[in-house]
Amino acid sequence: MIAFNIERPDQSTLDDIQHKIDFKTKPLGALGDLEKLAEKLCLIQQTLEPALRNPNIIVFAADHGIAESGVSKYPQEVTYQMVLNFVYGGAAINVFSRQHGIELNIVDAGVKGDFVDVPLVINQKIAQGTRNFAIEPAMSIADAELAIQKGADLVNQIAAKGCNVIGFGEMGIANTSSASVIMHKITGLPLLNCVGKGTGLDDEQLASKTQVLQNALAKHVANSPIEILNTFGGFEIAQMVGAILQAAANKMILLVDGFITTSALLIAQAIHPAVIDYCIFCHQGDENGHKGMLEYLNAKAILKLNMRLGEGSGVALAYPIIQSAVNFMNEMASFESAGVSSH
Ligand SMILES: Cc1cc2ncn([C@H]3O[C@H](COP(=O)(O)O)[C@@H](O)[C@H]3O)c2cc1C
Ligand SMILES: O=C(O)c1cccnc1
Repeated sequence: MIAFNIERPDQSTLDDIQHKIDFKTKPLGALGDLEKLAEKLCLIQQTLEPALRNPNIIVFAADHGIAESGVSKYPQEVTYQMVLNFVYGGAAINVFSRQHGIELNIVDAGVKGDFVDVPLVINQKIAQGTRNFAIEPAMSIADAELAIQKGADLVNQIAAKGCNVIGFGEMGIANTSSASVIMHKITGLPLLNCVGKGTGLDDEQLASKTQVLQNALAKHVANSPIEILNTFGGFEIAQMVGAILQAAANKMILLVDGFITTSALLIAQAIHPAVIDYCIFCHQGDENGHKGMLEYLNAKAILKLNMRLGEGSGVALAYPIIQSAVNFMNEMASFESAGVSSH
């Protein structure tokens, strides 16, 4: 397993940050959660003048053997088709990232089928989808570690181009099943609190999905974060774990999306708890379980739009609000410089 050197941001600048926020020309605390956000951005960057440079989103895509067990409303081929949609610019995440000037990177982390002559797909394929974890571990530990390495390497390549704020999203039919089991294993919450309708199962299908996952859990012994990942994870989730760890090691601002991305973060923080100090939680989604994940992490999301999409959509939509937190820190007048008396 590659080693990541992740340090908690130095907290000694907190008083200066708070002072700058409090002396802005507004009633004390009047910018509410935006003030908390600005404080976190300043701590991550160890500055009173934060800046967002070359924002990027990586969408990691992969297929899942557990799809054979009928846990998704949609067929597995949709993963491949959606990757083509991403590179041709037609998906929801394309629309929202274009709107906010965010660069998109589409990664084949383990999609079933090859992208021949589609140069915009970044080829980081580990295998043609995972194995069905209802029967056997989804991947080997070696493949989980390789995936972590590939996710981390890509973040370093993007950082080398001047990016200091990076978000993660995913595409992979049946991946809410992996995310649910990961959540159950890491948080210890009952499986029923962790399983949801994903792309839109009805109640009967949800009961069947829950049974499949219950049986799969009974089949495997997996306790450490890496064992939970290799037994129940997906290649996109494993690459996100590496990407998250590397982004935190690089002291980048890390933008967290929905239920599946947060499951990767659950693994990453179980390995290195300090990653949380670099995370901005962008959206609380509608998938049963996401709220519980955020509560477990003591996190409050910027937006709650009842979406259940993934792809990094919550990241792209929250981005302008994060930019506003940066801009008020840098551009708003202060009582000190304006010569106006304060509170
Ligand atoms: C057309 C389409 C586009 C999507 N974009 C994201 N997802 C989302 O739905 C999938 C997870 O739900 P489940 O576990 O129920 O399969 C993932 O691919 C996720 O990114 C999509 C799903 C579909 C069908
Ligand atoms: O929150 C998510 O990421 C999500 C929820 C349902 C389906 N796909 C993704």
